[in-house]
Amino acid sequence: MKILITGSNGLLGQKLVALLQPKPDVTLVATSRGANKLAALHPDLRFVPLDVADAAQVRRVLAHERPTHVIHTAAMTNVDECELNRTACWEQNVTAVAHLVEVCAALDIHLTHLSTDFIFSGDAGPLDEEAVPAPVNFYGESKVAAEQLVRASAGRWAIARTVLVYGVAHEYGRTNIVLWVRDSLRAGKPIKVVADQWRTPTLAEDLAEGCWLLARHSAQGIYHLSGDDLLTPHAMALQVADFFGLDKALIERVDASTFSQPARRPARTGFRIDKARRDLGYAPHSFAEGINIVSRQCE
Ligand SMILES: NC(=O)C1=CN([C@@H]2O[C@H](COP(=O)(O)OP(=O)(O)OC[C@H]3O[C@@H](n4cnc5c(N)ncnc54)[C@H](OP(=O)(O)O)[C@@H]3O)[C@@H](O)[C@H]2O)C=CC1
Ligand SMILES: Cc1cn([C@H]2C[C@H](O)[C@@H](COP(=O)(O)OP(=O)(O)O[C@H]3O[C@@H](C)C(=O)[C@@H](O)[C@H]3O)O2)c(=O)[nH]c1=O
Repeated sequence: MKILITGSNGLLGQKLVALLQPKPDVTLVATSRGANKLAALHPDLRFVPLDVADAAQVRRVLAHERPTHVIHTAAMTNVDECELNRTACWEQNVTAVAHLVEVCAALDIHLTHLSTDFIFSGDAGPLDEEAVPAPVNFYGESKVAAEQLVRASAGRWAIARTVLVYGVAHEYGRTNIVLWVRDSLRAGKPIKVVADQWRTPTLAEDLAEGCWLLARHSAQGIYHLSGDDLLTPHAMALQVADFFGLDKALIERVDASTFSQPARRPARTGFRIDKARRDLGYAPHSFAEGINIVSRQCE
C-alpha cells in the first residue's frame, strides 16, 4: 500500500513518519507546507511539498503520487488563533478538506481524516461515536464542517477523532500539556491549571498507531482514538510534576470563574474508545505510561 500523509511536519505527522517509514509493506509519501523538517531524521523519506488549501496542488500531487491511502493530519490547530483569524481557519480546516475529498473520491483513494473532541459542546462526556456535535468555538465549527464534507463523500473514508494530543516532535513550534507543565515547573514558573475541564489525553504515538490501523484495514466510519484515562488538566499537571519530581506548589488550581482563553473550551469531553478497541485492536498507553515514554524522548 502507498500512504500519503498531509501535515508531515506536525506532531502527529512526525509520529506517522516514524511509524510507517520502516514498514516494508508501506510506500510512504510525506507532504507538508514549507520545507521538510524531517530530512535529517529520515534521510530516505520521500517528501513532496503540498499546501492542501491549494486545489491545483492537491490534484497534481495526488494524481502524480497515486497513493492508495491518504492520512490527512494538516490543519490549523491553534484554537485561539482560529477564533481570531477565522478566514485562515476555514481555508486550512474546511476548504482544504473539500479539495481532498473531491480528489480522493475521483481516484478511489481511501481518506482518513483527523477530527477532534472540540466538535462537541462539553456538556457531557466522555463521548462515543454516536454523540451529536455542538461546537463552542470556531475551530470546533470548522472541524464539524470538515466532517460533514468527508461524510458526504462518494469515496471511501474514515474519521479519526482524538483529544488533547501530547508528545515530543522535532523542530516543533507548539507545546502540549505534558511538555508545558514540565518545562514551566522546571523553570520555577507558577502556572494556573483548570480543574473543571475533562479530557482523555492522547499520546501522539498511540494516535499514529490508531491511524495506521484505520488505513491498514481501509476502515470506514467514525472512530474515537484517544487515551482511556478521563482526567482534568489539573490532575494531569500533578501527575507530570510527580513523575519529574517537580514542585507542585507552583501549580495553582483554577476554574472557568478565574481562568479564560480567547476561545471557549468545551468543559466535559473525553472519548469512549470501545469501538476502536473492538474493531481495530486499538490499545493506547495510560497517561502515566505516556509521560514515561515522553520523558525518554526528551533532551
Ligand atoms: N493536537 C491536538 O491536541 C489535537 C489535534 N487534533 C487534530 O489532529 C490533526 C493533527 O494535529 P497535530 O499533529 O497536533 O497538529 P500540528 O499543529 O502539530 O500539525 C499540523 C500541521 O499541519 C500543517 N498545515 C497547516 N495548514 C496546512 C496546509 N494548508 N497545507 C499543508 N500543511 C498544513 C502545519 O504546518 P505549519 O507548521 O506550516 O503551520 C503543521 O505542521 C489535526 O487535524 C488536528 O485538528 C484533534 C484533537 C486534538
Ligand atoms: C495554556 C493553559 C491551558 N490550560 C488547560 C486548558 C486546556 O484544557 C488544556 C490545554 O489547553 P491548550 O490551550 O494548550 O490546548 P487546547 O487548545 O485546549 O487543545 C486543543 O487543541 C486542539 C487542536 C484540539 O483539537 C483539542 O482536542 C485540544 O487538544 O490545558 C490551563 O489550565 N492553563 C493554561 O495556562
